[in-house]
Amino acid sequence: MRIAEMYRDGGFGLSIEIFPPKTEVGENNLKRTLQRVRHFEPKFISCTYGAGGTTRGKTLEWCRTIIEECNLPATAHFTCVGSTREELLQWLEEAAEVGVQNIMALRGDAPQGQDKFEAIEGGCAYANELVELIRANHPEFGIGVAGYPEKHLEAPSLDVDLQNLKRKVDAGADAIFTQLFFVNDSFFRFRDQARAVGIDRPMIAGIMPITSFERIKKITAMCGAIFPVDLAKSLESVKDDDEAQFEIGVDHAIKQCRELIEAGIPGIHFYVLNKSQAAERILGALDVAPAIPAGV
Ligand SMILES: NC(=O)C1=CN([C@@H]2O[C@H](COP(=O)(O)OP(=O)(O)OC[C@H]3O[C@@H](n4cnc5c(N)ncnc54)[C@H](O)[C@@H]3O)[C@@H](O)[C@H]2O)C=CC1
Ligand SMILES: Nc1nc(=O)c2c([nH]1)NC[C@@H]1CN(c3ccc(C(=O)N[C@@H](CCC(=O)O)C(=O)O)cc3)CN21
Repeated sequence: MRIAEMYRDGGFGLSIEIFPPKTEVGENNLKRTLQRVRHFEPKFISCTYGAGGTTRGKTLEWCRTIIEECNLPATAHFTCVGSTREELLQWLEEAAEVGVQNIMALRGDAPQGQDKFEAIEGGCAYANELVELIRANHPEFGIGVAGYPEKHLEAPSLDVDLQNLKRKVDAGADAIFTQLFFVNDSFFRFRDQARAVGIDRPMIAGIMPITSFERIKKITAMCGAIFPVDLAKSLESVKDDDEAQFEIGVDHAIKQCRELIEAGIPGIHFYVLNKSQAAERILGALDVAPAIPAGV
C-alpha cells in the first residue's frame, strides 16, 4: 500500500522506524524486535539510510526482511548525501525490485566529521529536489518527507522552514512525518501554521520513547528537540537508575500519545530504534494496536 492511501480513510495509522545495525549482535536483536513489533500491524515499517550522518547501511536488505518476514509494507529512507542523480535513480530501481512501495525522501545529515551538508556535483541539494526526481521517474512510489515542529536546526526561522516544507509538498510528497518532539504544543502549532500556508497533507507525529537520559540528550542535540525542564529534572533525579529513567520515559510518551490521539491526528510514527520494550509498554496503554500474542 502507498502512503497516500494509508491515511485516506480518516482512521489512525501507526508506523515504526528502525535503523540498520552495524554488528551481528545488533542484527539478531533487530530480527527479534521485528518479529515482535509486526504484531502491532503497523501501516509500514521504515528503515533509515545513513541516519545521523553515518555511512549508509543496508537499508534495502532490511526492507526485504520487512516485506518477506514481517509481511508488512516497507518504507525506505533515502537521502541526497554523496550520490549523483544517476546513482539516486539506480538506487530507486533497486528499491522497486525489492518491492519497496514508499520512500522517505530526505536531504540527509552531514556525514560525520563534516559540520555542514554539502551537495555533490550532479546531486540534489535539498529534499524537494529529491521528491521531484522520484516523482518524475517513479510515479509509482509513495513519498514521505520530514517536517520540523520546532524548526530544522539549520533553518533561519520557522517561516522559512515552512516554505521549504511547502516546496516538498508541491513537488509531490504524500505525507509529512515530523521530527521527534516532547512537547505536543509544538506539534499542534506547527500543524496549524502548515495548514495556514496551504500544506494539506497528513501530518504524522514522530515520537521517540526516552529509554535513557544520556542517550536522549545526544539524540535531542542532533535533532534540536526542546526538552521540557520538568522532564529533564525528573530524569536527572534518577540518573543512576536505568529502570526509573525508562519508566519516566514510557510515562511521558503515553501521556504525549494519548493527547495526540484524542486530538484526532492521522498517525504516530515511532522511532523505536531497534528495541521493542518501550513501544510495547506505550502501545499496550493506548488501544491503537493489537497485543503481541503470548509465546512470541
Ligand atoms: N528518520 C530520519 O532518517 C530523519 C532524518 N532527518 C534528517 O534531518 C535532516 C534534514 O532533512 P530534510 O528535512 O529532508 O531536508 P530539507 O532539504 O527539507 O531541509 C534541510 C534544510 O534546508 C532548508 N531547505 C529545504 N529546502 C530548501 C530550498 N529549496 N532552498 C533553501 N533551503 C531549503 C530547510 O529549511 C532546512 O533547514 C537531514 O539531516 C535528515 O536526514 C530528519 C527527520 C527524520
Ligand atoms: N537529524 C536527524 N537525523 C536522523 O537520522 C534522524 C532524526 N534527525 N530524527 C529522527 C530519527 C532518529 N534517528 C536515529 C537516531 C539514533 C540512531 C542511533 O543511535 N543509531 C546507532 C548508531 C549511531 C552511531 O553510529 O553513532 C546506535 O547504535 O546508537 C539511529 C537513528 C534517525 N532519525
